[in-house]
Amino acid sequence: MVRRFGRGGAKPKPGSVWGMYRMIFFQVRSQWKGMIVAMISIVAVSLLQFVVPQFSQYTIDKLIPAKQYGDLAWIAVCFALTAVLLGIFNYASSMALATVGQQAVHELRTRLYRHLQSLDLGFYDRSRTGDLMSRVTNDVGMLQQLVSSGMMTVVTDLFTFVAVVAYMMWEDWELTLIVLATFPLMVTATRFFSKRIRAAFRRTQESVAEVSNHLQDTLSSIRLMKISATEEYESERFEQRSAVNRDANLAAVKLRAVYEPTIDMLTYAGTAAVLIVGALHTMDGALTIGKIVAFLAYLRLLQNPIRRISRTLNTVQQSAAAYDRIVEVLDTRPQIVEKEDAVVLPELRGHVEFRDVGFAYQPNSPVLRNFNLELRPGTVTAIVGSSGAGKSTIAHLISRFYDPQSGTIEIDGVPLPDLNLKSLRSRMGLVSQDVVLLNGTVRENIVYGAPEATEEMMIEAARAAHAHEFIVSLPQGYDSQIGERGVKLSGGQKQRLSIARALLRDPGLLILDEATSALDTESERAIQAALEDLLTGRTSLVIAHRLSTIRRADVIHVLERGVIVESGTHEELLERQGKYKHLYDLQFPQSSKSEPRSPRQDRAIPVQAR
Ligand SMILES: Nc1ncnc2c1ncn2[C@@H]1O[C@H](COP(=O)(O)OP(=O)(O)OP(=O)(O)O)[C@@H](O)[C@H]1O
Repeated sequence: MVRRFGRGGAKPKPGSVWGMYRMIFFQVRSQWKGMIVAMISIVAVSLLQFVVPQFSQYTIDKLIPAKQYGDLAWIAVCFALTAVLLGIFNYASSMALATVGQQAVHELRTRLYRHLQSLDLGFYDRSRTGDLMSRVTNDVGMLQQLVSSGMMTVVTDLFTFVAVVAYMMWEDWELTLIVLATFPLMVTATRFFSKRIRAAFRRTQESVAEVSNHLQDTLSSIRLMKISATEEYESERFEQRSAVNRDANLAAVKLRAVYEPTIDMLTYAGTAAVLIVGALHTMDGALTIGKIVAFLAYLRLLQNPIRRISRTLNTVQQSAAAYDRIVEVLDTRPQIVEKEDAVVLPELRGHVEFRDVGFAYQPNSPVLRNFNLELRPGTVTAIVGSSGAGKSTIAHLISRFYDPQSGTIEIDGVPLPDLNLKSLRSRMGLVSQDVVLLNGTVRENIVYGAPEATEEMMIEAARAAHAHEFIVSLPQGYDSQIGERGVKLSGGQKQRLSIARALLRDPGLLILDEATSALDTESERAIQAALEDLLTGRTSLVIAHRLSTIRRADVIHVLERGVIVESGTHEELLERQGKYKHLYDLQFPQSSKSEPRSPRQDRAIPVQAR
């Protein structure tokens, strides 16, 4: 079973900062050359930083007492050389780490998107689009910020820290131990705060997702907001979500504001200890003045990483929270999985059989029970029934958007779970009432999913869908932009584009799901004619379609609460005086004695009981 995801789901397994680093570096193991450059540069930077206090020590202890004026010029040259080398190696390590890190983020984002594409509709039913978008954009962006700043400093600082401690131990282990005594306190404070800071940042990221969910829901249905006069209500709801985000951020900042001064206090305590104990050792003659000056410089080298780590810690913690949310998606396994040896259909005849199928979206709310249905190749099967009877569910199951809990569904004699999904879906056509057009040109929309189609094939499909005429009258013809930023098409025009898209794929099995309800008069005839072309000689399932198409269906099934209660041709069902006749009389009271004739009548009242 797939783990529950999103709000109300199981708590995510806590990730870790190391887990995050591991994932980033695992992601970039192929870029080992860049990693080697980065490592060499980091080692070089640390060694050079070492050398600088040695110059001070040498000058104070050797040159000043001996008054060696001439050697001061050499010290200046050494300083300048060290500064230039430091610049070069710092540049090399920054660039190498950033390149490797950015590549890791790029690969992670792509992997996340690919994974999202592989997840089934059940997952999307449980998730919110805004939340998923925020994971792919904000959370991945957070990791990007880490690799472009924090990650580099943390790696360099850790290395410097280890190297400096080793040197100081060698020089004066007693003094070093005093300095190190403050570090367990720093580590304890860091551990104490980091857990809380991370939880706080997770809350801020969740609240960002809530804000983006709200934006997505409301901006994409702005017409509904306006017609319902709920602008003020929605603005208030937005304000509440934004306030939750503000408070979550403030809580995180408050923790950080306590943490940073705590670390500062501990570093001052370390400096004071070195100064006092160092002064005592110098007064006793155990240390030279030059050494104590060098020691204080090394201490700064030691404390700087600790302070910087504490500062970058918030980026690290924020990224770790983002990493948790990313891992949560990556750990979700798709329910609809393809077998290794799945059968690839050379072509689809479209023989569909449901045998004793039981299906529920939610436990204990069955939609289909012991459901049996056969679609014979080359025939048109219609399904009518009241709203919520389960008609669209049948289409979902044939497309294997969901798997039934019991019974089997076979296509051309092969059980659905044994079929290669791509070979099934690429040979199926689905035209539904909610036409989905993508941002792009008319051409791109028609050939979507059939990239090998030629220009001639595309125009032929558009002609057959009775769409060619209106397309060529658009400002840029087939190159006109449609979608959010393009020309606005009428409902009927969109419908004909989707029929052209289906025709171009020449599907072996076609599902029309309420494909022509609610159309404008102008497109009525064109659509009807296009559909007839589409249905001819093809295995088709027509759901709650308008009467004229239904009348020609080879068999009509009446579905009631997931069970077929009547089957037959239009005439047979009318004669039977049963449920179909009842629906028919309800919707065509004026035609109860005679058949409807005019297309206008057909258009005005669809067969489906609303
Ligand atoms: N993704 C889903 N998650 C949970 N329940 C669902 C989902 N989709 C549909 N249902 C429920 O399953 C039942 C059947 O829905 P279905 O969409 O198949 O009905 P329908 O006959 O096509 O209805 P309509 O004609 O109104 O589209 C309904 O009770 C509906 O609430």
